[in-house]
Amino acid sequence: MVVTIIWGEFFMDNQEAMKKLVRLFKPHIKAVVMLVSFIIVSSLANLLMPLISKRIMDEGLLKQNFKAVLLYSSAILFLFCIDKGMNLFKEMVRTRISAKIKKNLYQKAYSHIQRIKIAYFKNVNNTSTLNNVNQDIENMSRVTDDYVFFVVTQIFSILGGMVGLLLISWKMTLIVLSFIPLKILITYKFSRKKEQLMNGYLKRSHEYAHWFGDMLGGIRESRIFGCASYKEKEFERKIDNIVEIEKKSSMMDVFNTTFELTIMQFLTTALYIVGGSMFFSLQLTVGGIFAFITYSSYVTAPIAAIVNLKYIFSGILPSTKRFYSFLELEQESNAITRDFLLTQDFEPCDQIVFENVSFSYGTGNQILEDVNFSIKTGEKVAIVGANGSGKSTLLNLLLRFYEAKGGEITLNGINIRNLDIQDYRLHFSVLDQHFYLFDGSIEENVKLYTNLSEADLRQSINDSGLTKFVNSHSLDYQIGPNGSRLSGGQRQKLALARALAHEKAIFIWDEADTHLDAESEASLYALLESRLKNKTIIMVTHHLDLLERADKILLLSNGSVIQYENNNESWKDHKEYRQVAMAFSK
Ligand SMILES: Nc1ncnc2c1ncn2[C@@H]1O[C@H](COP(=O)(O)OP(=O)(O)OP(=O)(O)O)[C@@H](O)[C@H]1O
Repeated sequence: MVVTIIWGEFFMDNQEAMKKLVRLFKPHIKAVVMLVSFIIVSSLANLLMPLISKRIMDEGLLKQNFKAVLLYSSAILFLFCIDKGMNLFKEMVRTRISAKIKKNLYQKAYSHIQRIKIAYFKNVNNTSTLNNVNQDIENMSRVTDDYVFFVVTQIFSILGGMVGLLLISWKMTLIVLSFIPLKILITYKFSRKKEQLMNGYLKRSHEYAHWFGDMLGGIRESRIFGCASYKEKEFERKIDNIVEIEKKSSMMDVFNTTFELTIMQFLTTALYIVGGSMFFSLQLTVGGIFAFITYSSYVTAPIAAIVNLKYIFSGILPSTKRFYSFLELEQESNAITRDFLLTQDFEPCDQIVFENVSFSYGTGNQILEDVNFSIKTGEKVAIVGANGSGKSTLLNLLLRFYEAKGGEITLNGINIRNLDIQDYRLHFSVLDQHFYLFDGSIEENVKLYTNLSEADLRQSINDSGLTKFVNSHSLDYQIGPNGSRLSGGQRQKLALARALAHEKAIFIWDEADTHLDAESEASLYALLESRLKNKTIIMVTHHLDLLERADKILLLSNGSVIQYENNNESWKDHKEYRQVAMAFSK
């Protein structure tokens, strides 16, 4: 099932989530079998110990037989060594399974994030994405806890313990068994409450992480506009919500354990009283009573542990549901054909065609309606329109960050939906309005993992106007997160250098010149006549200098596009253009 981008809704019931958790072990079946074998051997060694202790007491100490004491205590030492050795091997295998499952979950999340539709990132910020993924994976990997494996193998302990109990006294065995329904009843009640609390906790912690990311993003604004104290109050409210729910959850754990221990203590007391009366009526030996009590713990403790699994899983299932609902969120659609070849010669042809294209974000207002235009190979096209008229949306449709809801977009005659999305995007060189620079050096940001030659690197830096800065600093200059150690103009030049270095047939500039000084602007415009002369350029701009260099003007007005060839200046008479562009040319 593919889920559209709505965050915070889980699309799975407990049963399905449980199946997903069990499937995590599928690639590790061999290791699990090995691990269970180690636990069984260790449990067997443990099972034999009380029987041998009984002999030390009854045949050794009470009969003053030192040889028996020596023999049986050595046997116990041997069993102890086996138990601890197996335990060591078991832990080695368990921690390996646990690490592999965790890594696999992180890889799944990472690869999904790489493909998820860009709309997701408009609704959920980075901090809460990281928080949710970490929290869910940590919770889910608790299925590999020692406790869970221990419980699975406890069936053997219960069976062995039951045999031991029945051999000693069937009457007392009935008392032990009466404990089971009581424990089930109490655990089911607590589990329901725990699951509710966990759901609440995940929701509040997601809200808190989202708020925290937002607060960090606006930390300067908080100080400038003096709202730090209001933010602090919001913080306190959010953190109180989380702490409150954590407190309740911890208390729930304490209640669950206390109830279990209390029932156990009642049971032990009953066993002592009944065992004592049986001893006085010579139906049981002293060693028999102690062995019985040990065996009863072999039955009651595992049963309690198995029943407690319900309680433990009530803390894991909500995260499992959220994680897999996240993995179901819609990804960018991909390849139907891979036979795309971009026109290599620059014969003018209709390279990009928008035909009756319509679009709205989600269920919101129509942003574009029946948009029609075409762009020829090598054309320089300017997109003009008022704020919010849909210029960036148009480019986002072309770059396939969103899909048109009506009509079609073709590139060299092929509907872009039918092209492999990675291959398709490699035909564009983009300088976005809201570009991002990676935390690293200038050189790393321009090269972006390609083996660009030194000469091409220098050329792009030169063409972007960044040479002076590089000469006074270096190519290794660390620019900080998103270029925080650069000025606005230097950031834009670096983004331009990156776009030039990754030179493709089609260039997209969305307000590429907003931070440039006059000299840099002039150099950028000169590129249109030199390096970029044969390239198709689609630029969102309001600068007259750039508009006048365009072969075609696309004027966005009320969701539609009016297309002007720039061989006369009729577009300048359009009311929309005058309102928008003239203001910039003043
Ligand atoms: N992710 C989104 N979800 C919902 N609405 C959006 C989203 N992005 C943009 N919009 C809306 O779509 C409309 C077009 O936005 P767009 O960014 O394409 O305009 P623009 O012409 O590039 O504006 P500007 O000149 O201000 O950059 C606006 O009304 C905006 O509020």
